[in-house]
Amino acid sequence: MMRKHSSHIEAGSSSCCSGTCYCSKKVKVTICVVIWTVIAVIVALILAVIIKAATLQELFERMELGARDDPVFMSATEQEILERSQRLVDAISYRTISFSGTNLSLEAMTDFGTFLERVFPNLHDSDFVTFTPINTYSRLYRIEGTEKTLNPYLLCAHMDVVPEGDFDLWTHDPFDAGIVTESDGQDYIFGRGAIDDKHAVLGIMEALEYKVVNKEQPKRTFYIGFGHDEEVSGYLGAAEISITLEKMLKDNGEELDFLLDEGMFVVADIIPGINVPLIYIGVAEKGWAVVDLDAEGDQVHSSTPPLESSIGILAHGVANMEDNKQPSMFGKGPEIDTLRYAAPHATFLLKMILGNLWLFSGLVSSALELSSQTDSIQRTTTAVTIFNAGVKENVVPSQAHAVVNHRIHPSDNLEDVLELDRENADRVKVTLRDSFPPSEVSSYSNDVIPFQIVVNSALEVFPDAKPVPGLMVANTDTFHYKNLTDKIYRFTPVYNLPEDIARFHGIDERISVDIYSKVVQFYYRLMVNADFDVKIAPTAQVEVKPEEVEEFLEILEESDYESPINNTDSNLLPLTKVMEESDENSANETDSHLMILQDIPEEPNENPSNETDSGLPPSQDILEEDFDAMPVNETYSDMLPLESAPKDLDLYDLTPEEETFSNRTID
Ligand SMILES: CC/C=C\C/C=C\C/C=C\C/C=C\C/C=C\C/C=C\CCC(=O)N[C@@H](Cc1ccccc1)C(=O)O
Repeated sequence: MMRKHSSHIEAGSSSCCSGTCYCSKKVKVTICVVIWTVIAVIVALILAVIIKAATLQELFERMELGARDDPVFMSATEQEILERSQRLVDAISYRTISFSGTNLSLEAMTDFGTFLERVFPNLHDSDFVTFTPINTYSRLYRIEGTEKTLNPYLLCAHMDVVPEGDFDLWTHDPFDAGIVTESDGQDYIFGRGAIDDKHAVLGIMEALEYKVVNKEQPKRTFYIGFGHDEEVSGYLGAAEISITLEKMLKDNGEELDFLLDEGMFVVADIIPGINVPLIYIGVAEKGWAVVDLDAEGDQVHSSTPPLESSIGILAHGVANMEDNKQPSMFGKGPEIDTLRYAAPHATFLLKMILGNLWLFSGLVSSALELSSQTDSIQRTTTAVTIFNAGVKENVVPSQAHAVVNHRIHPSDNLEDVLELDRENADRVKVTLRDSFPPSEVSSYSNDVIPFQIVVNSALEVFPDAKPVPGLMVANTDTFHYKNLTDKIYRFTPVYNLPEDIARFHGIDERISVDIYSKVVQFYYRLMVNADFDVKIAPTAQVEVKPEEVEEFLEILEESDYESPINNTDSNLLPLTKVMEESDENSANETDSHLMILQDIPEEPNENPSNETDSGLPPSQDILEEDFDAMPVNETYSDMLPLESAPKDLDLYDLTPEEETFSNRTID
C-alpha cells in the first residue's frame, strides 16, 4: 500500500531505497530480495564461468603408440631434403590439369606416372609392393605387410591439379618456378599442386621408397590410392579405385580399418586468442550442391530498356542469396568440438567464452561469422561461381544465367537449402543440377586407434601444435570410399596462416622446404605408427578335445620342442600354458573349444624395440594373470602355428572345415 507523504514512510536503515520513496517495508524487502537474488545469480554465473575456464581440461589424450618421446624418423640430411624437394619441384612441372570432367590432361598424367616410376624405382620394383593401374591413369598400390593383416588402411592423394588461373598474378611460373627464397628468408617449393595435392603424392612415395630401400617392410598391409581427376570430383579415378579396392579387400579377407586423404591442415592464428597452431583433422566433410539460376525478361533495344531486365532480376536474386546466408548450424556439427578441443589453449578471456558455450554460443557464432574462413565451418556456404548474360552492348538480353555452389553443413539438408534459395531468388528459376550429401562424422574419441595414429604422427612432426577434430569445408575423393570404412580422416601436415589458405586453388601456391620435409616424415611415421594396430589373420583354427590336449602335452614333454616362451624373437604364446588353460576350463565348455591367440586382449607395447612381429605384447610379457583374465569361452589364439610344432606330432585330425580358415586351407 503506497502512502502519500514521505513523513509517513517507514524506511528501514537496510533499505535499498534512499528512504524517500513511498514503498511499504514489505515491498522494499521484496525488491531487496529480488535485487540481491539477481546479483547473487550474476555473481554465481561469473564465478561458474571463471571456474570452468580455470579448470578446462585438454580433451585429446594421447595414446602411447610406441616411441612417443623419441620417434625414429627417416634420415634427413640437407642433401636428402634438397633431393626430396627437387623431386616435388619436378612433379609440379607436369601440367596434370583437370579442366572439367571431360577435359583432363591425360598425356601429362601418363608422363607423371612414368615420372613416379622413374624417381621411385625401388618401391616399384619391390616384392612387397604391387601396383595396379586403374582406368589407365589412376594408381592403386598394395603394400603387403609381414603379417597377414585383417585390417589394412588406405592412404589417398590425387595427382591432378586445378588450372593456374590468372597466370600474370603469379609471382613465379606456376609450373616452372623451382625452389625460391622468399622475403621471409625461407625456401619455398612453388607452383600449382604444391599443397593440393602433389606434396602428399610425393610425400607418400618418398616414405615408402625409404622403407623399401631400408628393408623396413611394414607389419601391417596397407593400400595407396592416387586419383587422376579429384579436382573434377573423382568419378574416373577414386570411384574406380574404390571398386577395385573393394574387390581386393574381399579377395584377401580384409576389412579397411581407416583411410587418410588430403583435407585440413595445421592452422595458426585463425582464431584470435588461440595462440598455438592447431592440427585440424577433418572428421567429416560437407555435402555439395550445384544450383542453376535462370532469369528471363524482354529482349529489347538498349535505347528503351525494360523496367527490369533479366540481368537485373538475376542480380537481385544473387545479391539476396549473399545477404541472407544459409542459417548457422553452430553447435550441431563437429565445429563445436573444434572449439572445445582448442579452448584449453586459449587466452583466459577466450577460455571463459569457449569453456561456456552453453552461455556464449550465440556470441561465438557471431564471431565466427566475421571471417569467411571461420564462418565456413558453421553453415552451408553459398558461392556464386558463374554469371553469364548478354551478347552485345546495345541488346538487352532475354536470359541471364548464374551458378551457385553450396557446401552443405552436416546438420543442414538440401531441401531446406533450396527452399531458402527460392525465397531469396523468388523471381528466378532455381534448378538443382547436381548434389551429394554431407559425410558421416568419423569417430575421434581418445580410444579410436586410427584417429590416434593420425594425430600421433602429426604431433611427432608438429610437437607444439594441438589436435582438434573438425569439419572439412571443401570436398575430397573420400566420398567414393565411404562404403569401405567409417573411419575417414582428412589431413596433411601443411602449415597455414589464414593468408596461406587462399593459396589453395589461388595464386602463388607454395610449400616451404622445411614443411615439405615434415610432410614426408609424417607419412613415414604414420606407416610406422599404423603397425601398432595390426590385426592378424588366423593361421589356424583348431578344435582341441581335452584328451588331445593331454596327449599333446605328453608328447611335448618328451620332445625337444622349444617353447616360444623362451624365444625372445617370438610373438607366440607359450603353447603349454594355453593348453593347460584350455584343459582347466574345459568344464565350462561344450566338448571342445577353438583357440585363436590373436584374440587375447591387446596391450600397448611400451617398448617398441621389443615388439613382436604381430604388434601384440611379446609372449613372455603375457603373465599368469593375463590368462586368468581371459574369457575362457572365447577363442584365444591363431598363433599355435602347426608348422612350428614338432614335425612328428600327429595330434590334429582335422576335418576339411577345420582346415579351412581365413579363406585358405592349411597345406
Ligand atoms: C579453428 C578452425 C576455424 C576455421 C577453419 C580453418 C580453415 C578452413 C577455412 C578454409 C578452407 C580453405 C580451403 C579448403 C581446404 C582445404 C583444401 C584441400 C583440399 C581441397 C580439395 C578440393 O579442392 N576439392 C575440390 C574438388 C571436389 C569437388 C567435389 C568432390 C570432390 C572434390 C572441391 O572441393 O571443390
